Amino acid sequence: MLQTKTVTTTTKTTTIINKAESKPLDLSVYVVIDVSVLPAGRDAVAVAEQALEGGATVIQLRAKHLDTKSFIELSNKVKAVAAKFGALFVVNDRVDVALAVDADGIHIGQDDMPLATARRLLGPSKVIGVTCSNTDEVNSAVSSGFANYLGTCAVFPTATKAYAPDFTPLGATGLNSLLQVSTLPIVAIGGINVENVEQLIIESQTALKTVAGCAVVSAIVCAQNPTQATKDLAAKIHPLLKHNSESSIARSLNPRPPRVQLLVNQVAQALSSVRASTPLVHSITNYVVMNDNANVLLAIGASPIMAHSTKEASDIISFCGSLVLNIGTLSDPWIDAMHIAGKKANSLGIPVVLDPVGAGATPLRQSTCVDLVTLIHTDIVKGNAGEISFLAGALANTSGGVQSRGVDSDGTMSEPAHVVRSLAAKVNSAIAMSGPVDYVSDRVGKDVVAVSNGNEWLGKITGTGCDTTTLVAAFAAALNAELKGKSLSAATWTASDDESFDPYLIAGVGGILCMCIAAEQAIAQGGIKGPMSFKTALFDAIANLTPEMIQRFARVDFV
Ligand SMILES: Cc1ncc(COP(=O)(O)OP(=O)(O)O)c(N)n1
Ligand SMILES: Cc1ncsc1CCOP(=O)(O)O
Repeated sequence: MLQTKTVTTTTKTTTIINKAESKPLDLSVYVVIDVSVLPAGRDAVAVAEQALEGGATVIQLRAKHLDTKSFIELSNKVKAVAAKFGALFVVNDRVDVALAVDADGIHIGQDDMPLATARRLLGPSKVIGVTCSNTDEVNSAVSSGFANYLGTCAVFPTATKAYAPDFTPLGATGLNSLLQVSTLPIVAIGGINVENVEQLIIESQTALKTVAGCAVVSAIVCAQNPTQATKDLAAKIHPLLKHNSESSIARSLNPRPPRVQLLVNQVAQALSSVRASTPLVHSITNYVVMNDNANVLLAIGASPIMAHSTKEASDIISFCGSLVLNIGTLSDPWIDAMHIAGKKANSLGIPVVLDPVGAGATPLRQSTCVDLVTLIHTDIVKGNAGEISFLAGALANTSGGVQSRGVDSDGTMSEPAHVVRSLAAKVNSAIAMSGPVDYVSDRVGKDVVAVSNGNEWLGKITGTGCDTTTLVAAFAAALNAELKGKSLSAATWTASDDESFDPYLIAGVGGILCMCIAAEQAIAQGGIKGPMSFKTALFDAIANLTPEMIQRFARVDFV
């Protein structure tokens, strides 16, 4: 019997709203009312209102030289008109003023109040924008988890903000570099007007991302007719903001909690390690998926080797980075080879990843996977809910056994986190369980991560579950090698440190995220006519995955 596996996942839609304020975060037409730029006789509140009538989605009040009392008074008035139009009201620089008037948010620069302090003072529901002029500043703002969006230094020459004489505006190319690395929305600013805005948006966009909006001061504040000027600008901006995915905007509204962000950072870093180290993965796997597994390993940046003979299983694993044991198409000699390679891997500290394909289906599969987890040490077990449930149940009779909760007809189980956590502790292996949501436990059952990326198309072609297992093994090999390079070992990880995740938890989450995000990308690129065009697009998407895409698209949570 040929057994193949699928990862069943669902696409989820997210409503893009700022939950605390029930207000959409639309940064597209961002008007900065700078009181020092206002032409004589013009009133800041009136200009704000005119810009809002023209379609401004955000009003920022910038008043560098206003005393605190006047700034607060003016802010209260501008906030009231912005509220009338359902627009966001943001204060420039002054967290005290934002707090005093209960503004929707704040925009700060690198020399203003530190981002972490601003977030602590403003709380989780306020919008925080931070100016970033280079990719280091972008990475720092993104990884802090405290910012909702990013502003830029001037993209074009401007007289509105003073810069040092040697300052060079970012231009579309510089903006593109920021967009490449940012997982947060970016608003461009500086010298933007109705003449140059389209070219800026088009020339700066990446394959995946466009600016979230354009911010202007003089082009609106000094315009003869601010309402018409805003309308004209909005008409140019809106049709071009097509690449901004829902997930990135939703993420910006809901920055990841710091520990989740830390995990995502480490997974993204681990993908870089896979690419840099090209780990060799030895797979004793099933006939159905051999070729695909090998190609998936190449696509992620690893190298495949497949050897089933008992006569070479031990020699081969000796120079590999990890071992996959996949019981999909068993034969007696293959089982022997699995034990030989597994024992040798254990003796050399090489991670072993078990895929108990169809675990409970026949007595042969039942005894094989139970023997494998008991007679050799597996570092990671990756299976679907039925397989993990079988293993948990089979081991329930042994001391400290796990009560399996059973699998529902839709392939889910009622207490997935409990099952992976307890099985992990029982067999001292990380457990990665695929399903509508994937669950991954570390080896002691302390951290359990739910991954909700993916697409139902993964279930429409054969072998994506086994492919995911090989990706997990590539991550395990790269992480283990990296630790060995530091005279450490994945095997000796302890759960005592909150900052350090089990490397095999990272491997499990990494492999699953790569497969699931690649599936989302394959679908998002369009042109899928059926299973085979999906498969082609999926393999291409795996090859094109970047650490930044993991940062941007990962939907993970501790449970
Ligand atoms: C949307 C937006 N982007 C960038 C800035 C610039 O902010 P900052 O670097 O703090 O400089 P000042 O505005 O304080 O001179 C901004 N205000 N808005
Ligand atoms: C506040 C700010 N930050 C970078 S450039 C700038 C001023 C933009 O003003 P303008 O739209 O008049 O060029």
